[in-house]
Amino acid sequence: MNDTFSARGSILIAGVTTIDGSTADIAIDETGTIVAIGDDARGAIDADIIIDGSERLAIPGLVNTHTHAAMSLLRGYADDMLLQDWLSQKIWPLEAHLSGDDVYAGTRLACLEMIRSGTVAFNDMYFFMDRAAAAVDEMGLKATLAYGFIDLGMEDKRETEIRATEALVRRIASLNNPRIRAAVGPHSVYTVSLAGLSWCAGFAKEQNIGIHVHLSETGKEVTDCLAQYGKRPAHLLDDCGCLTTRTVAAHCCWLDESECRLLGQRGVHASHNPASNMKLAVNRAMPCHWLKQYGAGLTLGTDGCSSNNNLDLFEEMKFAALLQKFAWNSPTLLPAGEVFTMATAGGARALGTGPGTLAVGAPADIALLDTRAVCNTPLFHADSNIVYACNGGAVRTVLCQGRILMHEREVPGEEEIIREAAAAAHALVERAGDEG
Ligand SMILES: O=c1[nH]cnc2c1ncn2[C@@H]1O[C@H](CO)[C@@H](O)[C@H]1O
Ligand SMILES: [Zn+2]
Repeated sequence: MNDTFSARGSILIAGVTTIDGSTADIAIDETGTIVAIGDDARGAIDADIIIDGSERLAIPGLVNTHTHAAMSLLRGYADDMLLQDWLSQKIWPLEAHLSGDDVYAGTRLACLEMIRSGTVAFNDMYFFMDRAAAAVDEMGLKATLAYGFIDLGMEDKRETEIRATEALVRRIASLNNPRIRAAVGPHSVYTVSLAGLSWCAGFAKEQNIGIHVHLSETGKEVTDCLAQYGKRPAHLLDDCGCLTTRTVAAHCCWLDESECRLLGQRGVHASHNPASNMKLAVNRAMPCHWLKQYGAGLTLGTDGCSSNNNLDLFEEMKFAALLQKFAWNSPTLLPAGEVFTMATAGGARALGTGPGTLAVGAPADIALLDTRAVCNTPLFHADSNIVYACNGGAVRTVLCQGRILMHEREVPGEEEIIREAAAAAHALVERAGDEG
């Protein structure tokens, strides 16, 4: 088994079921690229590793477009609260005691959880992101990492945030790891000044990197923004240059139709986070139908583990489909195939990790599900089983860029990762002098 994880050779996945119900061989070369699918795949490479695909369903690895990975340490620390109280009374005071070691331990735990539930790439916003990068580098996923820029309207704080953002971008460039990218992370219109937002947009443009921002999560965010600036949050972000094809906007719950049109015009990718939205009772669901109508990108995220409380995108797909139907009062909204596309191709396009499909020339970012699992029986329409019946526990094997990260539910080093994260979480809460 150790050979399976350390090997960097070519891989043949033999006789695997695909989403359309057919059986195929998938050939992956040493660079981690899919070079053939189908009858000719066996001859396309001289495989170093052969994975038995019988009783397995191959899907593109899932993409989580909004999370705060290291918040896995805060799982269950503060639940059942209003967003503003939750942040200001519980989360921010605890985060004031965070160390780089905590972020490293928490991000490793998050990566482990994502691998175990079929996620291969994620869009992260947090602190000590150089340590998050080290964790991602080791764990083998793809990630876009942003420092959470929060200036609270203070000029000296803005300077600190600018330096931190620049330092992270330099650090990630120096890693020279094509799986890890930097983005700029203005937290939101209620935590960042106009000058801060404009600086973020300008720097992201100059560096040609992404922008990761929270947008219109609560009704209060909209009313406060209207009171302070006389315009709605999306229009304010646009004035500052933050709405681009490189932008991922998380939540988007309270957008009105004109804001959805604006996001479509700017080619923004919206990240739907239904579990977090329901848990924090933000009281409105992202208007997926308007965003789709106006051509914005549709993607899926979990948000951090403190508002979800896990990183399982299978659960998130189901929540998304159900919430859209319930909130907008139509059972035909967001059918299984569409939500599956959000979690795969939509996310991959937003983060630039590939097409997010199993195709020749695409990176081998693949999850293999157990076709004999209860949730896959019977298997009439694979997308229906995936979205409505399964959770991440159905995933057996995960490849990212052709590297095997989990095989038959074994991830190397997982006991140590869990032990260290548990210790870091308890020590953090103790340091903060609050038993939660
Ligand atoms: O749902 C949310 N809304 C707003 N902020 C959040 C949410 N979840 C986490 N954070 C906060 O965003 C910052 C990331 O850099 C952190 O302070 C994190 O606690
Ligand atoms: Zn968030």
